[in-house]
Formats: sequence, C-alpha cells, structure tokens
Amino acid sequence: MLALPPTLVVVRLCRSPPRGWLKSVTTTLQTRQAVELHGVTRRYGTGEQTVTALDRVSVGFAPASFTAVMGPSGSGKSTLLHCAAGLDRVSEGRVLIDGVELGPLREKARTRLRRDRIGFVFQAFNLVGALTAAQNVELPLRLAGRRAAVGQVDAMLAEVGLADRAGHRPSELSGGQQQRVAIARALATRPVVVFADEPTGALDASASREVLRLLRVAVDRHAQTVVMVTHDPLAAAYADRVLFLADGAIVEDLHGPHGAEQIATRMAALS
Ligand SMILES: Nc1ncnc2c1ncn2[C@@H]1O[C@H](COP(=O)(O)OP(=O)(O)OP(=O)(O)O)[C@@H](O)[C@H]1O
Repeated sequence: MLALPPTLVVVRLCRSPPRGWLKSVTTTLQTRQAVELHGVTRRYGTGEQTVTALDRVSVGFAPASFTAVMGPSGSGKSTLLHCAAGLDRVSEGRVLIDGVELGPLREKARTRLRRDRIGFVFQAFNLVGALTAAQNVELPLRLAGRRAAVGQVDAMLAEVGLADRAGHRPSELSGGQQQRVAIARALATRPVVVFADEPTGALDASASREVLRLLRVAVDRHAQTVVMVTHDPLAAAYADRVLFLADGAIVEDLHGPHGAEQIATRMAALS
C-alpha cells in the first residue's frame, strides 16, 4: 500500500448556482506538525504562590525533525515536555499530537494516544527491574494489547546493538545499555514522536554519543520526531533545531544544525 506523507489535505468544495453543481474544488496541501502547542500556559499553585512555568508558548515540531530544548534551571523545559506529551494538563491553550487535540480527550483516550503515538526516554531509564531487556522492549506493545510480531523485539534490540543481551535484566546491564533498551522500548510501537528528558544526563561521553546516534536514526531512517530536553550543548548539536527557554517563554529558536560551541555561546548569552 502506498504510504502517504503526513500531510493534511484540506478540500474545499464551493456550491454555486445555477444547478448547485460544484463550481470549484480547491485542494490545499499543508504539512501537518507532529506536535503543536498553541498559546500554552501552565501555572502551578494559586494566589500569591502561583508559578507560571510556561507562558503562552506556541511552537510546532515538524515530522522527522530533531529538536533540543535548552534553558536555565527552572525555565520550563520539563513542563513544556510534559504538557506537549499530555502528561500534564495545560492551564490555557491547546496541544495537538499528530493532529489530535489533547484537551477534550478523557483520561482513557489520552492514555491510549500516549501509548500509540508517543515514546518516552527518561534520564533514569525507568526500566522494569524484574523484566529482561526483551520483555521491557515488548512491554508497551503488551500494554496496548498487541503482540510483537515474530522477531520484532530481537530486531529492535539488534537496532540498538543489544541483540546478545535480550535475556539480561537491567541490573545486569551498564547505564548506556539500559538507556539503549529504553530507546528500543520507546521506539517499539513506532510512535510519531519521542520525548526525551535529559536522556544522556546519567551517561558518560561514549554512551551518550551512542544514545544520541540512535535518536538521530529514529529521525533520519524512521521519520520519527524527537523532542529532547538537555543541558548539554554536545547533545543539542545532534538536533536540527534548538529552542531556548527562559522564564517559561521561548527566547530563541535556532534552526539548522549547529556546533556544540555555537550552542554553548548562545546559551551563555541568554543566561
Ligand atoms: N508541580 C509543580 N508545582 C509547583 N511548581 C512547579 C511544579 N513543577 C514545576 N514547577 C515550577 O515551574 C518552573 C519550571 O519548572 P521546570 O521543571 O519545567 O523547569 P526546567 O527548566 O525543566 O528545570 P530543570 O532544568 O532544573 O529541570 C519552576 O519554577 C518550577 O519550580
């Protein structure tokens, strides 16, 4: 079957006299964003204790793009990620994943959408300690009520270079290997978007490079969208775009690949 690109096709039909026949058909092709935030505000607390963690943020993340989100501590990076992923409710504004607006969804539908279209990678790996690497990778499929196709889990593990570790539990793997299992798990359902919160924060330089390479492969080979929070300019240099946050707002949107030094310079200038 022909795989259509993720585009939104808007067809406008205009009725016109005298016979009510179709006068014109206008077809507009417009690229749909994998993730969209429109005027998103997130406040915590009430009264004088109110903290505005995100302040009217509007941003879109294109299909098959890799974005790094940077900014000083407390600037709203994790809040942005959690609101975009539907893990946190927004105070104002709208969030769309793959064209579906999260706001009106009930919790069950929201969970299903997260399960089917979103992958997560966290700094702390968050693997299930009692399960093997293969069982961890298969978990999101099982939670979605699906069974992995024959060889699917092995293929995912091979893709992250861990074909020979399928039967190992997380405690028997290094930090870098655990994070690679977490990436295989995040990608198992072939989600539209992968949100990564400091995925290299707990890793050494060589394990970090491998994790970032795998996220890059998800974008370049599988056309997935990656949004990654990081403090590390070296990690951000793997992205196509760097968003800088300050006080809950986007203060710079750097497009195109940039070197780590350039990113570090921008970051220093903004903080
Ligand atoms: N559940 C919460 N209750 C109250 N305030 C919160 C909550 N979560 C975040 N905040 C506040 O919102 C602001 C943004 O927090 P957030 O965690 O998004 O920042 P961050 O840029 O990810 O920081 P860091 O780099 O330190 O992880 C901070 O001032 C934080 O204290």
